[in-house]
Amino acid sequence: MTDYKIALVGFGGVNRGLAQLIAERNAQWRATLGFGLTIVGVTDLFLGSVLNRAGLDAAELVALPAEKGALARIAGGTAEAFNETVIKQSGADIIAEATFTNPVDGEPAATFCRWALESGIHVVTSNKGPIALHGAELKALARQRGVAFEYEGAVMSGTPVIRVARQALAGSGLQGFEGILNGTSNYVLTRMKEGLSFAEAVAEAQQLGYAEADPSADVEGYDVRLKVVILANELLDARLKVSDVTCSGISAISAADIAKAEATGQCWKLIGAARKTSDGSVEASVEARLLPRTHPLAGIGGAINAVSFNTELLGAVTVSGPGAGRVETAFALLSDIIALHNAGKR
Ligand SMILES: NC(=O)c1ccc[n+]([C@@H]2O[C@H](COP(=O)([O-])OP(=O)(O)OC[C@H]3O[C@@H](n4cnc5c(N)ncnc54)[C@H](O)[C@@H]3O)[C@@H](O)[C@H]2O)c1
Ligand SMILES: N[C@@H](CCO)C(=O)O
Repeated sequence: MTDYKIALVGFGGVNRGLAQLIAERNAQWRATLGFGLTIVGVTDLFLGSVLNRAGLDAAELVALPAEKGALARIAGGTAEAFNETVIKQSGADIIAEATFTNPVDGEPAATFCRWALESGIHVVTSNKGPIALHGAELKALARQRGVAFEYEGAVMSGTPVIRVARQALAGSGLQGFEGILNGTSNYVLTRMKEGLSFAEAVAEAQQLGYAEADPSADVEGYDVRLKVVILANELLDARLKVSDVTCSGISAISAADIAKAEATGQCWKLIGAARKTSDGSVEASVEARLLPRTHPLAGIGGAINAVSFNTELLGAVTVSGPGAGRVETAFALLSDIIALHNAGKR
């Protein structure tokens, strides 16, 4: 039986969700997945940090209030976030990195990933910044150190997309994709159709744990732009930079625009897309599009996401499921750990 020691970097919605799953399901995972998880460190800019190589009580961590310095209440804890110490000295086999996504330079999360990989520690992350902005470097570092760098939750949360497309669609002749890749903006458009104002709908999405720390990343398309870069580079062999993707969001769409679309049998959706062109390059965009109600993506409501892959052998293959959420994204981290565990078995 394998028992992985795991340290949680960032203890907001997603990593708290993972701690909750560990508290509730570790015994079941030991029986069904062949491994268990022991939390040996937690660090968070707001909450502080704690490290215990013998293992921390996951339920006690989950019960902590979201108050400044709260980790000081755990035996051995402190109100300061000793990120580097927790990453390098907790004895962790795996770092679960879930700090905020920085769409400009991916930092400091990219540095957290680098510290772990350089130390021979596996990294699982739901953070889009390090992958979209430093993916090639971090993947090479992981290969060089013989450890895993997994990031399924960076696109469509717990709904499997990256591994499915990379593995199950290999050889299908993938030419491009288009999708609804941001839960918050899709939730906002759905709720505005139901009568809420833009601000009310954004506030609800924040309350439900879907939105980024700065929700303008969701509604202005920046979050989708990172996801388009990740998918295009991963699946279409592109070398896109964030600045290569044209980008606009949904903030200019008014309640009147939504009502007018509705009256004409259409609906607004924020669409991220990329496709191979005839000269072999890849072009990509993020924009609000008016879709006919019969379009396959028109019926995707709330925080659900969907991506339709355009393949030569199968035509369109569409995957849909939760695109945001604390436990949903924590599940993505678990799926990354399952992947690295299974890879180690081969
Ligand atoms: N919530 C979702 O639905 C979802 C889905 C997919 C991906 N993600 C991504 O997962 C990550 C975590 O999301 P979340 O919802 O838990 O966010 P969150 O805002 O709830 O939590 C992030 C935590 O990171 C901490 N933090 C910020 N900077 C830090 C630093 N320098 N050092 C240590 N801690 C730091 C914050 O104090 C906060 O507690 C983000 O990158 C987000 O984009 C979230
Ligand atoms: N804020 C993001 C989280 C998932 O990446 C969304 O709403 O889709």
